[in-house]
Amino acid sequence: MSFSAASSVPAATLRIKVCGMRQPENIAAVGALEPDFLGFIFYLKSARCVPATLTAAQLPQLPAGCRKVGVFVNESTAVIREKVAQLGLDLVQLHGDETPAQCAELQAAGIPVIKAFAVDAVFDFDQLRPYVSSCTYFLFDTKGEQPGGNGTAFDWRILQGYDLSVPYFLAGGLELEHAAALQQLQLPGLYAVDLNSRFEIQPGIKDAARLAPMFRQLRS
Ligand SMILES: O=C(O)c1ccccc1NCC(=O)[C@H](O)[C@H](O)COP(=O)(O)O
Repeated sequence: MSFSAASSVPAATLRIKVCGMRQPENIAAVGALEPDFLGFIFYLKSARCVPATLTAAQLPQLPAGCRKVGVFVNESTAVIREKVAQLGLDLVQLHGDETPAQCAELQAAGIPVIKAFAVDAVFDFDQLRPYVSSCTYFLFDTKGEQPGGNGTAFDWRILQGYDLSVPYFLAGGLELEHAAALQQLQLPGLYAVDLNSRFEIQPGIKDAARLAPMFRQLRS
């Protein structure tokens, strides 16, 4: 699929998140590229799920400014808070049917929330309105069989009509061949891009050599 650019936020400000990290040496290799966010998945059905034994002490030193995001699917606030404390997570990303009330509860506890939404051709942005006051960011991912990590892109043109105040991450099957289009992309509210399965050696292990040219191009 190819995409063309539209209007507004300068692409040079695009932040980069790499999601689905689970192994300390690999985290260090990707960290060396200075991502803005690294994602850690706490969803048992994902092949990228963080091992239960991983502790904060095992995590390598990350560059200043790189924030750790915990990814959850329909998890209780208590469990999310426990994982945030255990691994020193900076934000959480919610990929299930979490309510605005749960997002507000987490934000009130000092945990910034990225609420993810699965987008298809008939996605209705009005459903986001109740979340506006309780989320720091939104994340738009491709609707698929899994709650995330489906590896397919959606038609970004649907975002041209986005008119809410919450900045968002663009996700879903992003890969090196999208770099030029992403770098030019100007969409209202676009804050960051999210890279995952298209940059993997195996689920949960990223290919830093393939991520490097993506970072270079996005930041050029
Ligand atoms: O990646 C997963 O396995 C996953 C499973 C369940 C919930 C969320 C998950 N990933 C969250 C992400 O932020 C991914 O980067 C996003 O879904 C895009 O993934 P991909 O389509 O593979 O680029």
